[in-house]
Amino acid sequence: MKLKFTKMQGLGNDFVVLDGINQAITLDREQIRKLADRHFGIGCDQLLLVEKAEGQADFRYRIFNADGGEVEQCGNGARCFVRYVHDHGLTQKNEIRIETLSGVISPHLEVNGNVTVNMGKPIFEPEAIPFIAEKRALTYPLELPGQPVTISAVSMGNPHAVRVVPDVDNAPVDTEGALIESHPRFPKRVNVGYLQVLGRTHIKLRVFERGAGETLACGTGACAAVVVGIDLGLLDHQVKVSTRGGELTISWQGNDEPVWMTGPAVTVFEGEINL
Ligand SMILES: N[C@@H](CCC[C@H](N)C(=O)O)C(=O)O
Repeated sequence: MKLKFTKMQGLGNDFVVLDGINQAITLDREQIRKLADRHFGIGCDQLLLVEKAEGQADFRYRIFNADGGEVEQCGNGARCFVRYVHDHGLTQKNEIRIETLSGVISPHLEVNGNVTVNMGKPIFEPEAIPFIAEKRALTYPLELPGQPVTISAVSMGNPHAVRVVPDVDNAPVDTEGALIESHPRFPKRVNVGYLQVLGRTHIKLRVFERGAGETLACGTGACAAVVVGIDLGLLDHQVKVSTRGGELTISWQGNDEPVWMTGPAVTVFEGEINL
């Protein structure tokens, strides 16, 4: 099978984007892993599939982690998605509605090339983060080999555990992040964010992503971290998030309001690959 693809990135969180409207695509887990492999494939953190919507939305957006698992949401990918469908002539609209496994989100392409996305409201319900019975992102203990840690949990459609740390550059993102990602209390596994508060409107963030390991940035991770920071009374309603790959702006007015994310989306190259 020959596949046309586009390599994109949002703050260094990188994607292989495939047009599933103009080419027939059926990929199994192994094929996705191969495409995502940085040595034997194209290389990416996530593979994004553009499809026709089944409902009223403009498109359907499917997301696969580098390990081949399909997931509910991807924030940096949502910005790349709108850039992709626009640049490839699949729509003329600057604002589109896209179906994801966790509902409809609406990205908006700005005149300066940045993209703003209404990411929907954060979810604190126990169904989203199964072991948490309360509706707030308060702090919970989690048993890990060696020592318990405290986490706050929130879903942005996909599950996130957030740790507030004093020095994110020296946080054990790879080691502890991997243990929390596959902790038995998260049966669907979890993305793990390490948040350092630099001020009421500025945080530094690193994320160990479920199914991909540490990435240079995670859009839903940034939303989750800011929601947790606001909920814990540490942050104002609009926050600059510095990641290893660059900066995002996240805002949330609280309660049932949606979370807004603004940041860049960039095409790196296009190509064709034999699978
Ligand atoms: N990089 C993404 C999140 C991708 C999915 C995540 N790894 C998961 O498993 O939920 C983002 O920018 O949000």
